[in-house]
Amino acid sequence: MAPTMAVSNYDISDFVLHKGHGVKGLSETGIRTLPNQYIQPIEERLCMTKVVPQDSIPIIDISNCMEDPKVAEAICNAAERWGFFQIVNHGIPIEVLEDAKEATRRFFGLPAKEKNKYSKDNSPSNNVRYGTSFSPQAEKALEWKDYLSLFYVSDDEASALWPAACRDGLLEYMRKSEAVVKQLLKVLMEKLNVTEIDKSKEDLLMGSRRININYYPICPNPELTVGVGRHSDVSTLTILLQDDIGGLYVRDLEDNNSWIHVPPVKGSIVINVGDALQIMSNGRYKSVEHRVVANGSKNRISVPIFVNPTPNDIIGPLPQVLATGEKPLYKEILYSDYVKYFFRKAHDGKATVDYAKI
Ligand SMILES: COc1cc(/C=C/C(=O)SCCNC(=O)CCNC(=O)[C@H](O)C(C)(C)COP(=O)(O)OP(=O)(O)OC[C@H]2O[C@@H](n3cnc4c(N)ncnc43)[C@H](O)[C@@H]2OP(=O)(O)O)ccc1O
Ligand SMILES: O=C(O)CCC(=O)C(=O)O
Ligand SMILES: [Fe+2]
Repeated sequence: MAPTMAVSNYDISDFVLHKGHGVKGLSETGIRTLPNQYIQPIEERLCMTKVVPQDSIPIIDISNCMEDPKVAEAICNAAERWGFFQIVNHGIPIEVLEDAKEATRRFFGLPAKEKNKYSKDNSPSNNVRYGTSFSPQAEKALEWKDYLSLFYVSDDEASALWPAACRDGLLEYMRKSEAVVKQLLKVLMEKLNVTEIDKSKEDLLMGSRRININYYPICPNPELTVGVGRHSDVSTLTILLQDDIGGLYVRDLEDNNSWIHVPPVKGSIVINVGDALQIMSNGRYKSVEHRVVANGSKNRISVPIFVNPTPNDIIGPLPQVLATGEKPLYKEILYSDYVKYFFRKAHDGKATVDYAKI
């Protein structure tokens, strides 16, 4: 049954959450009024008077990032000042980016019954999960977003478990982004006096990867809800591909009350520092709050790759950072405990990183 304005809240939850239609299915019924479950408290909606249109996160041409110290400097400065930047001339072919977006549209274009085979209750593996909002059990108000989250273990596991509709395009995007991730981490680590990235350091920085695909359908009352609420990522670095719609906003660290739009730039990739890197750098690189608004006239997709420590790593400020006598700001913590803490609550700004503070 397709929900109408007359159906109860229970029916909407059943349709969206349990039957797997997601907010995409709800949007496609032509629903004209936002259901109550999606109405966010006023303080969680983005008020456009808080957006500074003349400001922008840096756009960095990284074609010479290993040779030109000015490029390395720009990357490190952006990670300290903004926690976010966009990269161009990164070497990932444009067709690979287009194929990843096409793969995303193909998956969300499947019938609800097919997508629901990957829901938390039905998925053959914890590593493959289709869902909606962020953490519906814990949230007072739901978010206007559907997602598929894929934890990468191996190509063989992906072949066996990831949905065929999107698997190949997403795997290729992951493969092609690996060299970029390594370059960025090398540059960021050198500034922290970490000059050698051996196998155990590489695992600590990028030993696990998760690729999410996000779908934000047209929303009947976009000003009353959010696509994604205020949060910082729990990753080391996030590599985000967005389409040409826009809607991602980043908190301005120098004016805590202001938000800055991340405009779509053709062929570019958005990079942001995650909590794990903020903790390892003892607060030098910033994992900055960001959020996505809902859109009243266009569907939007995005494809973040979360580059993480391995779940069984202990993360804490790196010894090279503390060698100068700097006081540690964060305790040592098992990374999977950190991530579980993040997933078990609603989006709540920077509260996850506060959990690791001394
Ligand atoms: C979805 O919308 C989002 C997502 C994000 C994500 C931002 C990131 O930075 S993701 C990068 C996270 N890092 C990793 O995945 C690498 C480390 N991984 C691990 O430590 C583990 O794989 C694990 C994530 C802790 C899961 O371990 P497992 O033993 O399988 O534990 P579970 O009991 O299954 O899960 C624990 C808890 O988390 C919930 N959960 C698990 N996976 C997801 C997921 N992909 N999406 C949402 N929630 C997930 C799970 O339901 C469990 O909670 P319960 O309450 O059900 O017990 C940013 C913004 C977004 O809007
Ligand atoms: O869709 C976007 O632009 C950002 C999504 C996001 O912040 C996330 O998935 O962690
Ligand atoms: Fe995020």
